[in-house]
Amino acid sequence: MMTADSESLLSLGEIQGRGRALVASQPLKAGQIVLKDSPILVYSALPLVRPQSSASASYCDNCFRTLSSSANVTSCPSCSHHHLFCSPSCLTMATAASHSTWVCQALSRLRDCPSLVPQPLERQVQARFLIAAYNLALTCPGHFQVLLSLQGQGSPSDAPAVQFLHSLISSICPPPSLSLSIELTAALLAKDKLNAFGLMAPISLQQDGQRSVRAYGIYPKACFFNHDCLPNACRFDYLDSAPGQNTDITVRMIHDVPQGREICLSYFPVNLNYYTRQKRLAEDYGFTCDCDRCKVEANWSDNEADVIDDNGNVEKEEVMDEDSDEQMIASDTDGDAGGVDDFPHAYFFFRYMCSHENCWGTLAPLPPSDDASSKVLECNVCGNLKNDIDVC
Ligand SMILES: C[S@@+](CC[C@H](N)C(=O)[O-])C[C@H]1O[C@@H](n2cnc3c(N)ncnc32)[C@H](O)[C@@H]1O
Repeated sequence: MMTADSESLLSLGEIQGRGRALVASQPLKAGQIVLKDSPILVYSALPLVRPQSSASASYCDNCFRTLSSSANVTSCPSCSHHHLFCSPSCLTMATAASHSTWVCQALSRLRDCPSLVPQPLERQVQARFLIAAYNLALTCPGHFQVLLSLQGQGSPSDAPAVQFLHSLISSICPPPSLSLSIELTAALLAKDKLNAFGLMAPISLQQDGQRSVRAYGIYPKACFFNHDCLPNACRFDYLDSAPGQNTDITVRMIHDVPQGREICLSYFPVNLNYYTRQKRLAEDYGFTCDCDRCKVEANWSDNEADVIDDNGNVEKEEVMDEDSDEQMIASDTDGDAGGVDDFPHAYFFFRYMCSHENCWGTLAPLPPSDDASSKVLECNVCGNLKNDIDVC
């Protein structure tokens, strides 16, 4: 049953086999902003233990904006160069919340912990997440309850990471007045895995045109978007925009959709092939995708094309190739192929996939003005702006 939110363009509902879902509560236009969401939790994507030779982070540890040379950069009085802030007010905000005395001590102890040093980046970032999540329980219990209400239960394959991180934190930096259990640690890590959005370092800083993830955020409304391999909306972030809302994410429609249609994002770049998409969705998100695109591509011949790497190992090919394009066009012209509806399959790639080399971002029109759709499309990865082309 749908629970309509009259002030919103989207309603939260429950769809069998997909859990909670966001559905258009009125017809939506290409480029229309359907959601702006502020995070309940943001944490750095940098390794916790960094080589001594590496420079300190170049962004503010509170707002995650780039530290410019003209900024009034201030460091944490306790952990000095490890945590920098773009202004005294960001330091004040951080010490009251995300960089409380306990967080500062916990991160310092973890950095000095010999067993964390050899751990992969993923484990170190998970440690950062757990410290941020336990701190949320202490500083903002309401937001912690929201975090606990998100999808994610933990699975046996995550057990070694859960065990390692739980023992580490319980022994060297237990949060005050919070009883830790391994079940809580497992649930939190599962919620992070299923629901965190990566916030990208600003485009202007990337010499090679590639953007890396600077931080991860948990968003209380955006976490309800389900996945589709041909999404009808995509999300944008602008970390270096004016402070205050720079960690907000914006979700814009890629094309028009009618009332009642589910609004979906793609959880990864749209160029991945069927096999790779299904593998990622099963391993990382615990479901099998049966979207219209998957129904068509399940029958393609090159889904499990093998690639021999430089070491002679056989790997699965990850991205779609030119043959895939041809099969896609064939599928689209075949009226019965896999239940493709009124939004043709090949057309999506032609019109809405960024053509910049190795970008694979998704394009959405800029917001419409005076009800007229914009003819300019923006890439949500490299920021490239492209003039729309009329396709009949
Ligand atoms: C970020 S949450 C999305 C909201 C979620 N449905 C809920 O009830 O909170 C991601 C989870 O939603 C479910 N999901 C997302 N897309 C799906 C799809 N296309 N088909 C089935 N389940 C999906 C999976 O359980 C996935 O791990």
